[in-house]
Amino acid sequence: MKTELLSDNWYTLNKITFDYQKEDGSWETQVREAYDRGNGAAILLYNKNKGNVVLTRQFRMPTYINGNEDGMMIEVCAGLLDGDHPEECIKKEVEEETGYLVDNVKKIFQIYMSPGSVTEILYLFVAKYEDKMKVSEGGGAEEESENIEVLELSFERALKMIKSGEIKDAKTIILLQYAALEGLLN
Ligand SMILES: Nc1nc2c(ncn2[C@@H]2O[C@H](COP(=O)(O)OP(=O)(O)O[C@H]3O[C@H](CO)[C@@H](O)[C@H](O)[C@@H]3O)[C@@H](O)[C@H]2O)c(=O)[nH]1
Ligand SMILES: [Mg+2]
Repeated sequence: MKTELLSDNWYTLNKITFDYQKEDGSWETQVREAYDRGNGAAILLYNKNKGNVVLTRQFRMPTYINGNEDGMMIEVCAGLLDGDHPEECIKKEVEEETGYLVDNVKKIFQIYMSPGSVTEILYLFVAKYEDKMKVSEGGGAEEESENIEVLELSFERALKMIKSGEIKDAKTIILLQYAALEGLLN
């Protein structure tokens, strides 16, 4: 296996040349590019009594250059691990992006979001939130100019927004559907 670095500007893009053994036992040489931006964590914050969930809204350039008219995406709170343990990372990220200080986060599963091109493992969590856990405005890291808007909306409305296409982010859809399947807000 040979790995060649194609780009390491913000994250890393590698070109990997390797031998792959086919079903019939014969070998062929394949070349694949893999974008490594580290691993990440994402979380659905929900409040059963209020029937609400907390989501975020932010500009995502890669979507803007591929059909998302204003580039805005409604997503669950999420961030890159930057070397942290997934659970530590997501708690920090929740405070930074949404302003809530959550304690008990529950890991539900870990997934590859785009296995043909991106190396990233995404750790998925859910957690209960209450109004009294709100300690700051949120909005994301100032120095990273994240400009994140915090949205608190009904779970019912969020599920409708998947059908209408207003929510089109995979991790967000997976977490909302998980909550529906498990009856987290029932
Ligand atoms: N300057 C610069 N900044 C970048 C670049 N790429 C990303 N950033 C910035 O780096 C910050 C990363 O913020 P996090 O909150 O840690 O990560 P995230 O982008 O929200 O990541 C989450 O969403 C991704 C997309 O769905 C997921 O891939 C990831 O796992 C996580 O869930 C963001 O402010 C983002 O704009 C780049 O090429 N250049
Ligand atoms: Mg983020």
